Amino acid sequence: MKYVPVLAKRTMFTYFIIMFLLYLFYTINFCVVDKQPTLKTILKSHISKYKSGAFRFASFLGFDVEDYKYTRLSRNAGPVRRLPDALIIGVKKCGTRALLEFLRLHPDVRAAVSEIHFFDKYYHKGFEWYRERMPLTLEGQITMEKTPSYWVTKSAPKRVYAMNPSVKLLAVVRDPVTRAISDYTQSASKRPSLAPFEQLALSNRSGCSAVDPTWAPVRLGVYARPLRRWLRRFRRDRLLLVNGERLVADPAAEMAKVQDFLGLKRVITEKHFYFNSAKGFPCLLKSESSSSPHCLGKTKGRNHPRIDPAALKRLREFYRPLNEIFYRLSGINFGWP
Ligand SMILES: Nc1ncnc2c1ncn2[C@@H]1O[C@H](COP(=O)(O)OS(=O)(=O)O)[C@@H](OP(=O)(O)O)[C@H]1O
Repeated sequence: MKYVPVLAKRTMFTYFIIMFLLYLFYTINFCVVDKQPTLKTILKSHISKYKSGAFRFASFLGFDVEDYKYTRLSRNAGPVRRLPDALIIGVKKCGTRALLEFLRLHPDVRAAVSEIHFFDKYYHKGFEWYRERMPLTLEGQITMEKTPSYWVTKSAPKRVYAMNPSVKLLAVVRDPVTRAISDYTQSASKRPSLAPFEQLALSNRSGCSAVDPTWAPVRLGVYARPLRRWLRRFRRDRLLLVNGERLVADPAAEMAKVQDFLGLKRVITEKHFYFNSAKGFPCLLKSESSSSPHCLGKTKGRNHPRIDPAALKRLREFYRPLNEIFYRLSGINFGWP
């Protein structure tokens, strides 16, 4: 409406504002006189109805209202705490911390710093308790949390589903033999008197040593069982299985898959990583909190003890058929030896 003279535009807009104020006065009067208990609600709905009308009318007269609307919007949409949109549910010692730290580089991802353990330990505290532990996010940002024990918590799939049936799930998996050694190394670092790995992983039954499937570090590597449980609740396309070996060998490529899965723009690329030969792992050129190169802490990427090759062979034989079941169920051949 560029042909409406500026003066006429102003007058018409002023009339409109006066009429709007009269209407507002009438509404307040009506509510107060009739002692309506819903004064706030009525006002709110009327104001928002006429606010959008006012915007349309002002732009019809040629006023540029978009800037004003945007400023109002960004001022209104302050950061809030939300329940997670995506969860890293496991698997313990497969690279879950690395995945979360890498994801933190993305401007559209905000994640809880520590493991919350809501769906395994603190479910009785309720969703409000959980929400309060989440980081502040802006509209459009993804809220995330990682607790690897969710993977093996029997009640977790049902509970997560109750929170949000369309939540996105991520699970990092790696060769179960390396995973077991990593798990053992962590326990041994806390208890130096712990028996050797071979002794704990293999039990001597009727004179010959066999893998002890009940020992937690061995049991946790049987991935098919928990996967079946999660797939009973969630569609396969709701769960991304991140390749733990690829996350070390080619973090950028693995992170591209993760970003696609989460519906994020591919912001995290090879430019973010460098290989730290002293640590033997990829590190970040800058992290969310610092602009200098940064590796994961000392508890990630520990030196593993040397394991007797005969014990390794037994473990590989033990896992081979179980891995096949996992490959079939997941639809991915991870090619573990
Ligand atoms: N970039 C990078 N830096 C360091 N470590 C890395 C990295 N990527 C994957 N990993 C592997 O992550 C293993 C630890 O796994 P998690 O983070 O899932 O452990 S935990 O369950 O949270 O305790 C850890 O296991 P260990 O090598 O036994 O320490 C690593 O092998």
